[in-house]
Amino acid sequence: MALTQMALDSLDFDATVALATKVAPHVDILEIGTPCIKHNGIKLLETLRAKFPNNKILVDLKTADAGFYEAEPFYKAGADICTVLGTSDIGTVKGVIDVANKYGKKAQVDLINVADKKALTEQVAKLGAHIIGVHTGLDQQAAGQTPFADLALVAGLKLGVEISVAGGVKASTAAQVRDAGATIIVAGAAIYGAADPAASAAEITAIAHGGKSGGLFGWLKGLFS
Ligand SMILES: O=C(CO)[C@H](O)[C@H](O)COP(=O)(O)O
Repeated sequence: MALTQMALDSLDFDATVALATKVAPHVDILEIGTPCIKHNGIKLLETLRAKFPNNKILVDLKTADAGFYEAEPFYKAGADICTVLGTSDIGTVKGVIDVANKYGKKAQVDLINVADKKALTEQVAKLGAHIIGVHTGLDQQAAGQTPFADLALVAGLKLGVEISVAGGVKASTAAQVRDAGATIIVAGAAIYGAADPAASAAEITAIAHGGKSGGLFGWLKGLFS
């Protein structure tokens, strides 16, 4: 069993709210993606928080410095999870963990571009990170990379922290990600690029919550996607 997270990666405020409205009933967590939060700011978080009280909200700040100071307004405005780059100074990571704890929320450490993922994961888990983000970014996906090997490495450490996985996950790979130890399955393009985003979100959530990989139809679709 894993939770699902839909990454809202548009720059357009109204289009983001409209897509969230379609998808929110079918996912556990709404993610305001990094370009989206940079472009639209905290007002978008406030809008989504008010409209979707039943979803958790992750703000993908990818904080690189001033962890406590940068993340605090977002927790105050209703974020449940904020992200901090694992490549940043350990004091920055600690700042986001500390402010998450202050508000009873969670901090996620993003492993994107971290060279020694094992060492960093062990270090930040000890520091109290709530979620480890195994993440193959959009530019890395364009170069053909996937998150599966990193997921196996992090899950194999058995540190008892939540593990989020992002990087081109779709219905045909969601069961693999779930069974490899992810507790949060992130999907962006697979949902917003689908002809029917709500149906795509529902399909991925059914798999994340323990269903089979979409049955024969899902398997056939996976072959051609
Ligand atoms: O954080 C991100 C990019 O940095 C994306 O939101 C994340 O990778 C999920 O999107 P997709 O499923 O399209 O890879």
